[in-house]
This record gives sequence, C-alpha cells and structure tokens, in this order.
Amino acid sequence: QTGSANTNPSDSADDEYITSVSIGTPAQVLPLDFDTGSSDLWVFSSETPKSSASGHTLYSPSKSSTAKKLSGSTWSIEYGDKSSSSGDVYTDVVTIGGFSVKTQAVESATKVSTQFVQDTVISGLVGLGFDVGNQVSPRPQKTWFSNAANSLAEPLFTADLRHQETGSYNFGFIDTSLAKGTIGYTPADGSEGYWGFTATGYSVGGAKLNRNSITGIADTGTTLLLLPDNIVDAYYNNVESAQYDDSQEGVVFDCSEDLPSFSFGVGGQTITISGDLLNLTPIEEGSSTCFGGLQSSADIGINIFGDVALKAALVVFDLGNERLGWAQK
Ligand SMILES: CCCC[C@H](NC(=O)[C@H](Cc1ccccc1)NC(=O)N1CCOCC1)C(=O)N[C@@H](CC1CCCCC1)C(O)(O)C(F)(F)C(=O)NC
Repeated sequence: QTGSANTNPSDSADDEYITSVSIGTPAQVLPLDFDTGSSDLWVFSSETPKSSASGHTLYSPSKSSTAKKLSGSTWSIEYGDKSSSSGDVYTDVVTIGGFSVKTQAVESATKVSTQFVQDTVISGLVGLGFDVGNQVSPRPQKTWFSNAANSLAEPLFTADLRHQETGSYNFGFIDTSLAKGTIGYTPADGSEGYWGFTATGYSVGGAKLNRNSITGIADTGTTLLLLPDNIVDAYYNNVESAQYDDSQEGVVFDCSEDLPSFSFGVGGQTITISGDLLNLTPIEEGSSTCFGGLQSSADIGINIFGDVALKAALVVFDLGNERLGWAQK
C-alpha cells in the first residue's frame, strides 16, 4: 500500500507548504502543514476559542462517528519561532493521499498563539518527526507516518517541495522520476525527534566542495536554510549589496543581484541550490530589496536544512533504515 498527496506553497515566498488531510467520518478536510521537525498532529477544532478560530477550517469530533476522546490526555507544544499551541486529544481515522490510519491521535487545540491565529492558510500541523518527540501526556502518541509505516509497501516517505508550484509527499514508495540525480543516503539520527544528519562539506558558486562537515536537520516545517555564521559570511561575501538588516533580522540585498548557488555534499552526492532559490522574496510588496533564503543559525543552536534546501532535492525519509536520501532535482 502507498499514499500520494500534493502539497502547495502557501504564498509567493514559499513560506510554508499546505497539504489536504481528511479526518473523521464523514471526512472533514483540513489544510495542514507537514512538518518533519515535530511529531504532533494537531488541528484547529470546535474546541478552539471562536476569537482564535475565525478564518480557519475546523475539526469537529462531535460530528465524526469514529471520533473517540482519549480521556485524561493533553498536549502542549512550543516551536522554534516561539509559536505555541495546546489542548486535548481524540483518536479518529486520518487519511493522507488515499492511505488511512484508523486510530490516529488527533490533538485538538483549545489554545493557539497569535502566529497561528493569523496564519489562516493552515489549520494545524502533521508532525512527521520521530515518535520520541511527541508532546502528549501522560502517554505520548505515535505520528501518522509511524502508525502507517508497517502497512506501507516500504517504511519511508519522500518530500518533493517546489518553488511556486505543486509538489508532493509520497508514502511507501520512491518516484525516482521526480529527481535528476542519484539518491545519496546517509544515516539519520532520530534521538531528538528530528531527522538529523551530517553533510560532508559545502561550496559557493559551483566551486569544489570543501570537507567542512555540517550537522543539522532536514525540516519541512522551516522556511529557510539556517547555517553557521562562517558559512553565511562565505556565501554573502560574493553578494555585493548584501548587508544585515536589523528590522528584517536577516541578510538582505538588491533584488537585481545575480546570486551564486550553494552546494552541500550528502551521501556521496552533491546537492546544489540555485541562486534563484536563495532569493526568498522582496522584504515587502514591490520593494527592490530582497531577503536571503540562507540565514544564520547562530542563535538557534541547531542547523536547519529547511524548505530553501529541500526545494533543490527529492528527499527520502527512510524510517526502516534510519537514513535520509537526497537526490538533485
Ligand atoms: C527558529 C528556527 C525554526 C523556525 C521555524 N519557523 C519557520 O521557519 C516559520 C514557518 C512559518 C511560515 C509561515 C507562517 C508561519 C510560520 N517561518 C519563519 O520563521 N520565517 C521568518 C523568516 O522568513 C521566512 C519565514 C519553526 O519553528 N519550525 C517548526 C514548525 C513550524 C512552527 C510554526 C508553524 C509552521 C511550522 C519546526 O517544527 O520545524 C521546528 F523544528 F523548528 C520546531 O520548532 N520543532 C519543535
């Protein structure tokens, strides 16, 4: 058995990616953000305060004949960007890309932070990280993928995120036609709940890869490529107008700049992110100043290969073999 779901960028900056998910009987379809950086499936619901819920699609467990309250269970989560949510827990059937998990923990939000209230294009998240990262207490719950893995043809999923076009999340199979290059595999470290891995080196503008390894996470729920200052500086030294903008909290440059590419080595392959993918967006509508897709990870404490990096590749999240595969797109 397999599943295949389309995913679409939320806006012109590819800030996040939206995938439709069916929950309950009859199906209630919600637009959710698939996030390999966390391990909770949570949704805006009939239990979310009306003032916070407006503009969002809601899950109503009372309208689902297969919903069951997981009595005594609660959840609370805070994300890297300081957004947060919390609530109680139901189990229900959850179908993604045609594949159904009958008894999936669906975490219902009774509280959401302002960022979520304002982000009306999504009604929650599907955590695709490792189960160890789940935030339900007293008994942590499994992710949708973890519940599905044993029934899927292969215990893996792939992410094919694209710049300003429809991409896909495929479950249980690898569609190699989505990639140009060979898939290079490297061990994945799931001990923190993330999909951790080590890149073997990097280069700017098509130069030969150096051997400076970079340990980080493959994170579909983070917009940017966040790396150490020495790498960020080495890259922007090639961009004449680049400067740090305090108000934007990142490096900006003239939108007319011809940005160099950025490459990293992984599993014996080289993944090259084109200069175009490294220009995220004008800092505001119509501005000729643009915000960089590569920014510093210095004040985060972890390097994140987010959507800017993932857009350059077909990425295989292989739970069965505890490894990550990367292929140039
Ligand atoms: C500090 C480094 C991480 C920042 C990262 N957030 C982000 O990358 C958010 C995502 C977003 C896009 C549009 C609207 C709202 C939010 N984007 C963001 O901070 N920016 C600012 C810079 O310009 C680009 C957009 C994050 O917290 N990612 C979470 C998942 C997101 C949470 C907020 C809603 C969207 C999903 C994560 O799970 O991937 C995590 F691993 F970082 C994490 O916190 N795990 C526990």
